[in-house]
Amino acid sequence: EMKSTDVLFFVTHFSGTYRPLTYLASLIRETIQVYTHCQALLRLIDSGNEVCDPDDAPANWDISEGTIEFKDVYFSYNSKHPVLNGVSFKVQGGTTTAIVGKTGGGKTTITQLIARFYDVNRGSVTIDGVDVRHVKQRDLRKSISIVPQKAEILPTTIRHNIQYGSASTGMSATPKDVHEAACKAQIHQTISSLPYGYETPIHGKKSTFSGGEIQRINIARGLIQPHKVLLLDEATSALDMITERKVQGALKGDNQGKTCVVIAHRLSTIIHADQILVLQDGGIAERGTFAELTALPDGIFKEMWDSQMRISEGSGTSVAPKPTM
Ligand SMILES: Nc1ncnc2c1ncn2[C@@H]1O[C@H](COP(=O)(O)OP(=O)(O)OP(=O)(O)O)[C@@H](O)[C@H]1O
Repeated sequence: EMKSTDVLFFVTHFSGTYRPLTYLASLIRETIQVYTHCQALLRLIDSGNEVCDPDDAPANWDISEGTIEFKDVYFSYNSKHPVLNGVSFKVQGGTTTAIVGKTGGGKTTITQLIARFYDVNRGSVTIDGVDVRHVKQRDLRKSISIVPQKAEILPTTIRHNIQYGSASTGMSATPKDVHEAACKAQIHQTISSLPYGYETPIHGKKSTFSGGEIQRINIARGLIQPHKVLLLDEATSALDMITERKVQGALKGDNQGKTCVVIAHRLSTIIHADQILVLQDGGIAERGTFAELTALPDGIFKEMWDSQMRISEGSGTSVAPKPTM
């Protein structure tokens, strides 16, 4: 039987330990964040990246319209294997361009050249008429949001994983920003149903989150700041078709005024793109809208589309919403 003095003793000591314990928890979280940033920094240093800022780069350059242009671009990671052989195209600011083609054809490489993770061997990549080699990498990347094919998950909470997307802008996103981005990425409901909600930790490879959930957290990270240019590299490939359409719808609503470059294998997701580029043998073999490309007899895109339709009919799933063009 407990006496009142025992209760008083318990309450006093419990409140004395509670505060330090919560402090310890936040300290552990911060330490994990520092560790993650250090790992990323070390990876960057190890990569031996030779991309350098020019001495005469303008101060605080910013993307205005977001018009991207590739002019006769040649690129290879090593001299033995050319990836792009004279690629030229223009993405008007505020429009969406989709890039399709065989695996290993150079689609991701194009997005990496836009963000200048590598320099072209010949030709140029410009944004708003300015060569990306002539501006500071920090200025370039603060206006570009990349949602990569392989979702990078940090071993910290869901909130920090989404918030991290604002790091390049130098401004920390608010809880409201995190919430809004998660809603657009169709992951808010799933997060809210978890006992610890946004504070749920994600444990890297041992994560219990599905590939589709991780991908949506990744998309939320990409959407957290109003970047002018959005590069989506197979960003929704692990989602089921219904969720994918919802995410695409939210992206479309969110994309007003943004320049989007979308890489997609599932062609039903790019029906509404302003322009589709078909990459083959290091060059652009076909370009046009979905309607134009599917109207080309013996076209590469038409063949890709027909074969995806056949597979989906065979499996009894509806592959595409009807194009409204
Ligand atoms: N960092 C790298 N170092 C060397 N070669 C690379 C590197 N990244 C990609 N490659 C090679 O460059 C070529 C183009 O790769 P890229 O990832 O751009 O193709 P992709 O069209 O995006 O392919 P997928 O559809 O499979 O993602 C491939 O042959 C690939 O193996």
